[in-house]
Amino acid sequence: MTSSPLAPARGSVRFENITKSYAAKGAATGVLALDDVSLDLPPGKITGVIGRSGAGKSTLLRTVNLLERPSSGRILLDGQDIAAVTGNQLREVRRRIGMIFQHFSLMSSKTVWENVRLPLRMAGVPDAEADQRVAELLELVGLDHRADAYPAQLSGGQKQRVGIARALVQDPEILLCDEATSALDPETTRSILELLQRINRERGVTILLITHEMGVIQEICDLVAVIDGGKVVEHGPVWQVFSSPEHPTTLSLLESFRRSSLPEITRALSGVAPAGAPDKRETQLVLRFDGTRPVDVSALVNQLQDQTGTPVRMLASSITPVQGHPQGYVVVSLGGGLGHDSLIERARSIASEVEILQTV
Ligand SMILES: Nc1ncnc2c1ncn2[C@@H]1O[C@H](COP(=O)(O)OP(=O)(O)OP(=O)(O)O)[C@@H](O)[C@H]1O
Repeated sequence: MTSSPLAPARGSVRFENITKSYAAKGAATGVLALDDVSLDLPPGKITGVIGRSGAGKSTLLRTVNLLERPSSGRILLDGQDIAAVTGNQLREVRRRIGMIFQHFSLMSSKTVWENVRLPLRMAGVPDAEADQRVAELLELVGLDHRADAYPAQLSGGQKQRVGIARALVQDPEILLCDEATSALDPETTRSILELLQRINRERGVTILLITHEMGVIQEICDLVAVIDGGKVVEHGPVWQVFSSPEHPTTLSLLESFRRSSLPEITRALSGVAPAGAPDKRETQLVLRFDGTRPVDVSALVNQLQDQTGTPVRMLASSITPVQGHPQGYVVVSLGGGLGHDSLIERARSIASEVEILQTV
């Protein structure tokens, strides 16, 4: 994605030992949706939250603007505990936090312009100032030419752009995104993610997003938190968590996304016909890269040839940079008479991990 100038970071959030239980009809005990969650959202960063259905993602997101009140614990917004604020203080907290939704939540009887302007009218912002801000935001989201349209006349992506303009109209420090791209096709998703990333960079807005799409996390998040049964079970920079997931839930959520298990690679290679007659002594090696070292795929074959003294052919590669950390695998075929152990030993200096795929 294109990079834009960085604005000063704004809006830190700290969850401290947050629990949230909902009353359950007819049951003596409630549903424990959040169980002692502690988590930092650093200012100016994009943090994604993933987890299975019912894990507590929405509840966590909605505690930030107090759409859900925590049962216990503290939520610090730039150091100030907001968990119990009410009245004018609550309005001020909500002004500092914008939110966008999966189904856009636009008012169908109002135009694009009126939808975006609504929060300003409710906040009593003078007309001239409000008009200027709405015009500026519609330009930012690329919808200045559709100001008079009604939501029903817009595509899903355009509706989400209106949602984003409305969420930003009070110049929040924090933006909450609740499955903001789940109702959109892949191309539209990409354009919305680009917009969110631009907003993050150009305005320094801290973003917390929940999604079930791992691609969204990989594309724009700096950090990811994995939530399971109301607890944060894993948390860290996206490239680290994605390359070396530790918790079983993370592994399972990433399983189909990473597509780099041995069976997956074997399947991917089944259509690759070896050039010429297969040599009995050929060995296929999977070289894994975990993001901790640079990878020059084009130089790899030569490097391996030098290292092993055998002819090397590249069969497949899935190296993807995640936040600038290249990760994935490269599959190569090596000839020559070296034994497996010796090949693995020599290839180890090049990759993070080496294993034999199969002998042809
Ligand atoms: N208003 C509510 N009243 C009672 N229980 C609730 C309420 N909202 C959520 N829950 C329960 O709290 C738990 C966490 O729900 P939450 O919506 O936060 O999960 P989620 O991870 O966002 O799920 P999904 O991905 O399906 O949206 C679930 O067991 C859910 O049934």
